[in-house]
Amino acid sequence: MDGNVVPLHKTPPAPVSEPGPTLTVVPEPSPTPAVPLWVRSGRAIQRAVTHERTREVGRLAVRHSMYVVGGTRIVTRRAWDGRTGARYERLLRAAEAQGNYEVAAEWEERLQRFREARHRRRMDLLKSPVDVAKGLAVGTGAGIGALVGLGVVLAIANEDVTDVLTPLMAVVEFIRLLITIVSVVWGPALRVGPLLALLALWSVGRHSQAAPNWALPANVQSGEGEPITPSIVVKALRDLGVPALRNAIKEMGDAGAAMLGPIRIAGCGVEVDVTLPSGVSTVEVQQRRRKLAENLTRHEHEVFITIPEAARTVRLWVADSGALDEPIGPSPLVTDETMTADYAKGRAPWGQDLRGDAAALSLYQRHLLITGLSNQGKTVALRSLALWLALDRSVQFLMGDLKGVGDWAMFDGLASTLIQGPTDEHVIEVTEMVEGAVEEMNRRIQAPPGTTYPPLIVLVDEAQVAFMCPAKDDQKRPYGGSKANSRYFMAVRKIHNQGRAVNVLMWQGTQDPTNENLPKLVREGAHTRASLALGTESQARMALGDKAVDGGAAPNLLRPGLDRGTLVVASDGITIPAGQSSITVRTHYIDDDAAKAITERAKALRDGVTTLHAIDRSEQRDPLTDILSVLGDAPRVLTQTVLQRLAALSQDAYGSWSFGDLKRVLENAGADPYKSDGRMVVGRDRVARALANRPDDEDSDASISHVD
Ligand SMILES: Nc1ncnc2c1ncn2[C@@H]1O[C@H](COP(=O)(O)OP(=O)(O)OP(=O)(O)O)[C@@H](O)[C@H]1O
Repeated sequence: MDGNVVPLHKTPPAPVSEPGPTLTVVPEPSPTPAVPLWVRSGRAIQRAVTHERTREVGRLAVRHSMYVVGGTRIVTRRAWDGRTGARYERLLRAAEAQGNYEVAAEWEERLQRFREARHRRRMDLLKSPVDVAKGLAVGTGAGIGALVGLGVVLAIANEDVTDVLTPLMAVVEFIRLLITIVSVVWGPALRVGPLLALLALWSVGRHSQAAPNWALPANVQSGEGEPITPSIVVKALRDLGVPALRNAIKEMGDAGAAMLGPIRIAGCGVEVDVTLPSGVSTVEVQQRRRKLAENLTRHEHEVFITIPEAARTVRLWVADSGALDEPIGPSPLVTDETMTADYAKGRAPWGQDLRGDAAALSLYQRHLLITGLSNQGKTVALRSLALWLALDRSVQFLMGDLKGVGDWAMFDGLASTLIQGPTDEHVIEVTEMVEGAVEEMNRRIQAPPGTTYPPLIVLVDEAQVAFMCPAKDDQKRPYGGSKANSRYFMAVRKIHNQGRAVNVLMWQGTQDPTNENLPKLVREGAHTRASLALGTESQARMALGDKAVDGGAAPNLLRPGLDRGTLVVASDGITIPAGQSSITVRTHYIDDDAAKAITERAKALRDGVTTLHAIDRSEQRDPLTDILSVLGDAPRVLTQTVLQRLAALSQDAYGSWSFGDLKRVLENAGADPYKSDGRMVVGRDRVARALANRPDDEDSDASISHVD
């Protein structure tokens, strides 16, 4: 049968055995081995010992015991100093460590005098017991005699012989009473005395905080905002990590403060000069600004280290805690509406230096460069100088703003040229503007000696855009870059080289300097260099120059964002304390509205300026001369042909001319076109005659120029 059965289904798959629930044998958790008692006790002890409260109690105990130890040390030292020449010797060593041999000689002399006086006192002491015994015998005898004398007088008066001894006995009674009192008080005094002495020592130690720093109360430990005292400065210097300085201060002991000049209030902080011991260089201190600031419980930006004139001396300026984060007041340009400016003799009120004194900058015959990271206040700082100078009506401005978001828009109607925008086309126009200034400069240089010229400020903000521009002109000369044929670069260089004396001045604002976007020669051509916060020291060197940075200028240590408007300035146009190479200025903030108000005042001082928003590229042409030249030798030429030849001569000037334009020029000159053989022609003789008869001053009036 099986053979006849045909299955209707494909061979069914072998039945898959249903997976049953898997059983895993979980081994009995092995009983955790019992932690031995000693480990548990150890942990409990560790917990108890490291508990905050235990530590606090420990700190308290150590602190107060150390106050007693420290107090004992201080009192002993004072007593020792008072009785020996130790003080003089210490000061002598301090002066020697400082290399101040004149002062050292003076201390040596005093020490000598002290020793002589002490010797005299000791010699006197050798002779004194005999004198004292003699004095005592004489004094006792005389005293008894006097008392007996008094008794005799008393006995006579009372007619009683026993009164002779009464005064003597009274004195004896008194002495006995004193002895009784002392014997009663002595016992308790012996017990309380040491306690009082301990208390006195503790109080001396506490007053001087003579305990390890970790044991001191938290507020004393952090010392946040602590006033700057000589001992704090000396301690900060000692712990600076300069071995020679540390050893010298140790050698000086308490006399370390001799290194310091007086601590003077200076603006929102204090200033102190430190004469370093020999073997320690000023650079070593300068390089450790952060550590010094932390030792003085300040932030790094709150301590400035500069090098004054005196040799081996650093000047520390330490801000009051947090004072630098307070804004400074508004600019006098905003508050004083009557203010005017004087380019040659005046100074632009820019802000305040760290001492809180007004910082004003002379702009006279100085090229200017302001750099900084983006959004730190570069444009505002540059603009406030331009705003002040605009209040001198003789000053002319050519302005290029290669960001073009309206930061300089208020100068429309005040600047002769104002180009605003970031594209290559704007760079091309700005370059041509600067080249125009070069031509003006050359014209001025060639003028007869003694000619005076109004100041011409050529201002380019975001100048890095120009240096980085890839565009080339039709002769393949690049606008950007710093090659010998780079147009913007070369124009700026020419003004840097020769513009100062004829009052053609280059002012540039640039961002985040690199060698590419701010070439070396351009950086170094500026007389006044200022920098806002920057990223690195090498950028600070680019911005301000090696000399300023080596002298302590550190815009790279300003805090981006927090120190907006704070500039480090290197210039001879601003008062810089003697010996310093730069000054830090916190500038006033003049916002757009205030800037508009100031430019309105500046415009009111002028007769009205028409601002060009693009560069006039057309050459100045004289149409009549051009017409004569295109006529050539022919006695007459068709007007149609004349128009074609003029357009070929200058597409810019004549490309759009119609017959009407040609006719008007010829009629005005008295050389009207006429018909010849039925067609309009221009006669050569007529044009030549009109030109010959033209008065000289008409030459320029007849010229044409195109303003886009
Ligand atoms: N003197 C100042 N005091 C306080 N804040 C300021 C000061 N100057 C500028 N600022 C602040 O910094 C911002 C940026 O200023 P500004 O436009 O001048 O920066 P910038 O450096 O030119 O920036 P960018 O290079 O990106 O154009 C301002 O909007 C303002 O808030």
